[in-house]
Amino acid sequence: MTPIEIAIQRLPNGGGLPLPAYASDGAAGMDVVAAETLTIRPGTRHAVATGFAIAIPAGYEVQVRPRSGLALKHGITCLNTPGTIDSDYRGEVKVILANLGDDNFEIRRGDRIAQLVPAPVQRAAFVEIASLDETARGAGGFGSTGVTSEAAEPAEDEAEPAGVASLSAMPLRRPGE
Ligand SMILES: O=c1ccn([C@H]2C[C@H](O)[C@@H](COP(=O)(O)OP(=O)(O)OP(=O)(O)O)O2)c(=O)[nH]1
Repeated sequence: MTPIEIAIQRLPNGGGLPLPAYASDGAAGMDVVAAETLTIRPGTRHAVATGFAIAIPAGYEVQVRPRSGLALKHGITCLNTPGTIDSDYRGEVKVILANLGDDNFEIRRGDRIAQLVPAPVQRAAFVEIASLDETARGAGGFGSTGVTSEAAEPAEDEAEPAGVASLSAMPLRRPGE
């Protein structure tokens, strides 16, 4: 697939930093580095400077996504993931990092903090009508199809063989609970 071209302008605070780039031939995201040095305390967030601005072609956006290594090892995520860079935005791209971990997270200028994924944008126009067509789901949502009651237990012949664990029977806990 031919890559789209995105104009990029290095800002004064971005001097000497690498521009966003793919780390491998098959990488979906371009790694982006921090243009500032700071500490994000547990439970806090910061819009981290990147030192560049971009002009995305009309019909596209750029998504700002977290890096899985930072998420898993340190609880660092993009709070608004995926962040949306609009094609008409000309300000500095920022990465809104949140520290969901238990320790201070130190960011040094030049550290890779997130990844950028360009994507086509499908726009829509709402058409207001008095009532919507009916469906089997109707207004059911937010877990309405989950197994929560005895009535939803599988019949005898559908039950798992003895000794085989069922995921629905396992208490799922988050670490620390
Ligand atoms: O992670 C992000 C998200 C957004 N932006 C910039 C680019 C984007 O085009 C602009 C607005 O983002 P968004 O539309 O998500 O924010 P909003 O809260 O709706 O603000 P606005 O009223 O300015 O659109 O902020 C970033 O630099 N990083």
